[in-house]
Amino acid sequence: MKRALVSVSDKTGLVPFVSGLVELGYEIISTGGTKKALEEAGIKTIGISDITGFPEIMDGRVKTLHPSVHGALLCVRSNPGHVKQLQDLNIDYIDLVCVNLYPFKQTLMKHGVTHEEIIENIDIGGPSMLRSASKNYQSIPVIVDPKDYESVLTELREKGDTSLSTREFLAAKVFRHTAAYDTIIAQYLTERTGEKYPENFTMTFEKVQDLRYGENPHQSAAFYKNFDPKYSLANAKQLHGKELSYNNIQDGNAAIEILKDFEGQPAAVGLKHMNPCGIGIGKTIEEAWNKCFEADPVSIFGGIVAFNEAVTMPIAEKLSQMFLEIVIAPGYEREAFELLSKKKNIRLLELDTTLTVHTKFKVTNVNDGLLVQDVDDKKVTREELTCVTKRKPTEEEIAQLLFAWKAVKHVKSNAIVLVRNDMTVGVGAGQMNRVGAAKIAIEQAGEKAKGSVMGSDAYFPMPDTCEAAAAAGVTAIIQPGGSIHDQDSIDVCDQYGIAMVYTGIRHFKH
Ligand SMILES: NC(=O)c1ncn([C@@H]2O[C@H](COP(=O)(O)O)[C@@H](O)[C@H]2O)c1NC=O
Repeated sequence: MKRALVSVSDKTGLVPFVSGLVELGYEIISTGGTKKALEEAGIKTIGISDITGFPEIMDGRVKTLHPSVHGALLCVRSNPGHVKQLQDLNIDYIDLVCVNLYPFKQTLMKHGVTHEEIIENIDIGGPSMLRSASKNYQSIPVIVDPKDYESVLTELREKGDTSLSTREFLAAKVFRHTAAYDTIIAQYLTERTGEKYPENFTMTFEKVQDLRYGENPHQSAAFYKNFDPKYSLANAKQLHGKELSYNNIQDGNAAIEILKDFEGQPAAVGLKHMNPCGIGIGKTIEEAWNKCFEADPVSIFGGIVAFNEAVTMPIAEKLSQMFLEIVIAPGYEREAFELLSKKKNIRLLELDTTLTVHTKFKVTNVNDGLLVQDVDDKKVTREELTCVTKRKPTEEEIAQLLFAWKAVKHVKSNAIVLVRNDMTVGVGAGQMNRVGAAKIAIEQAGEKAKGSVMGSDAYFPMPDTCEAAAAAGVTAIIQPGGSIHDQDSIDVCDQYGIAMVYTGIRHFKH
């Protein structure tokens, strides 16, 4: 008679699955809680203690950790020596394993959970059984995911056994599962010990969806998320529209990262190809949107718009007349949603902007490697600004300079932004020289460059950017400072009455 070992914390689908096994003639071995659940459903099982000859001890810390279990799971059935040892020790084969683990991740996410409770939810016996049986996948099917119950049962019913390829598929899934499980435990403990860049950098992500394609149609792609995403695209709820694409996700993420820096006031962000094409703030979200749109009414076509307040009807009326890929907001007024959702091609996302931001690392891959750094969340206050020119900025200029500083952080380097009246009026992104970025920003701003302020993500190596700014009518500049040629730029500013402040930090974004 074949024997199945069943020990599960998540009892979803357990009874129908095990009933199916019983119908197929399996004898069921199970641990305490699993046994109870099965017996309540009228399924008779053999208790694990009858196999091990030991009681479950230490509140379940030790129940299946026994050679009678692991010998049965690890025995290579084509190895006469293994088989003889098993026979000599009176151990019978176990032919199928169904195990899922203590809910470590769910426990970690529980509000007010204690360290002791978290530790108690580290499963030891479960992963051991999963690993032993999966190592022996030549002989044993191992089911860790209740989603696989149905297909395994079907295969057993139709073919009398699982195929080697099914068992290999299941074993691979087990090792991914236990690796992810251990990664979360390791992350939790590593965080407690405060080690920032340990000798191994392990992360785990869960699949959200396969994507139709990657950055280009000939690239395949999928989207994965952190197990507990917060204020992030990975946590956004899609309320309407077709599936997000790879580029949508990248751009949506970039838009949300900008919003985070404009917390505390109504803000709207327009974004194209990872760079903001417009950022606006206002007393109301409508005012913020009007500024965001006015910032660059051309580039927003086919772009993404993100708001930090609910989309209202006046905004929806304007959005509905445009071609946009995505709208992201913490909510939508009912009629606004009704109007926008009439558009088949627009994607409407709802984002919880109240959840604590917990992202600590910024990870970028290079070929065969990974770069890990702190998230660039350094804020600069007006008190930290150093004025280096004869003319000091006015109060209004300081407000606009701080806006420009927040905005330029999110523009690809070399980056220059021009800001006037609480909105970006010119964005020069991703240029190989700084004055090139300035020229683009100035040209885009046109007449609006007059009376604007300029933000630069890094220092001016030469005075040419200040000269361009002066010619365009820029009145004040914010930049990190620190070039050996700083004085040349200061001289140009003094010559034209421009006020220039240093932040002392830079915001490269490559
Ligand atoms: N300690 C052990 O020997 C052990 N063996 C199995 N478990 C786990 O116990 C859980 C099932 O327990 P129960 O059947 O009592 O509800 C499963 O998640 C299984 O992975 C164990 N628990 C933790 O390590």
